[in-house]
Amino acid sequence: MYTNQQQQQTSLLLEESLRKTATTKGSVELGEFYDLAQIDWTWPRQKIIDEVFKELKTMGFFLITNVPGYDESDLLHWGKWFCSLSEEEKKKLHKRVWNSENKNIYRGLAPFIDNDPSHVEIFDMGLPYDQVTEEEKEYSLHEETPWPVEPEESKQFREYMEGHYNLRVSVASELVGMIAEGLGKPAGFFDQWYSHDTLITIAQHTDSGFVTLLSTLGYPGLQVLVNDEFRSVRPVKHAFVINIGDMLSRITNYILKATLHRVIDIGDDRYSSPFFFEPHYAAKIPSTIMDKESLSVIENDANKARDADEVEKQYEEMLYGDYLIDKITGYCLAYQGLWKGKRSDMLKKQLVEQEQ
Ligand SMILES: O=C(O)CCC(=O)C(=O)O
Ligand SMILES: [Fe+2]
Repeated sequence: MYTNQQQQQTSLLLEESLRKTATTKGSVELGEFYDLAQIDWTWPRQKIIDEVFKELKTMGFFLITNVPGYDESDLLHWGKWFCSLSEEEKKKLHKRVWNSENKNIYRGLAPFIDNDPSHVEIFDMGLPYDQVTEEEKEYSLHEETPWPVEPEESKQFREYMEGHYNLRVSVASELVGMIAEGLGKPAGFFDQWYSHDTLITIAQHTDSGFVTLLSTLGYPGLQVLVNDEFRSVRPVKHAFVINIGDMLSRITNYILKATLHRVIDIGDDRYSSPFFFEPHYAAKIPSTIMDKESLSVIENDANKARDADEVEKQYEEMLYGDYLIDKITGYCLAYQGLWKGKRSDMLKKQLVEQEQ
């Protein structure tokens, strides 16, 4: 029995900038305006997808209009507020390359630089730091955004920027889902690369062995891969959830499926109890058990099966325990020292028995 409490979250490498490009030599001729296509965010989803694809295949730029909660004038207000901070305040926010007293390398303020080809002042903020996992705090691309503290309104500035950042995250996530769908993939196709609301408590895997009998004790959270998409399994009380492991799949030439699954954080402690029905250590498992007879019994699927010869070449006969240890070792290299001796003992014993 175990309970999943730990959270394995990957933190997004997002960035939002506030920029001010200062004028240098006065006005230039803008020429005739080009009108980008406008896609209204309140349109029906399918219409948005169709229009997004039309534009992405031709122009490659388009506008999204009517995003609920987006008011440009607030962003401009806070942009101007920020850029008019005193030089003294700004220096506290400079990236380290501009102010050696500061720790921040990647987030914070890049000031105007004389004679630089770009004439721009940039304030970069990252994912609010409390959303970055402890593990990922080690990565150099994650660091705390330095925020102004002194002047009045600093707190509101930060609140506004963090709220606005979340708005952009939600629009961008929705858009990426639509792009996936338009490409004929499930809407959640990119979720694993982006999503920070799906917290994984047991990472995706196939089970190792033969047959698993799982009790989910009425809790949701188990997700299985259906058509490239992880789908939540409806919990059914007093039922065992059954799936098979890699080994049974392999010796049936993959006609029987060992399906990827995972457990997501349900926002509360979760109890479950898997039971792995494994053969004994010294069971000799052949590369395949699919002879002509077995194939003909399930012949509807036989043509989908991998060629038995190929499987024969790929895998050797194995002791079940050795196989399992190999698989566990893949998860946890620390086991290596522990099993080497045992494994060769078992093999030796088997060989001696065979020769007798
Ligand atoms: O806790 C669950 O519902 C599933 C656990 C699982 O997949 C496993 O331990 O192999
Ligand atoms: Fe599992």
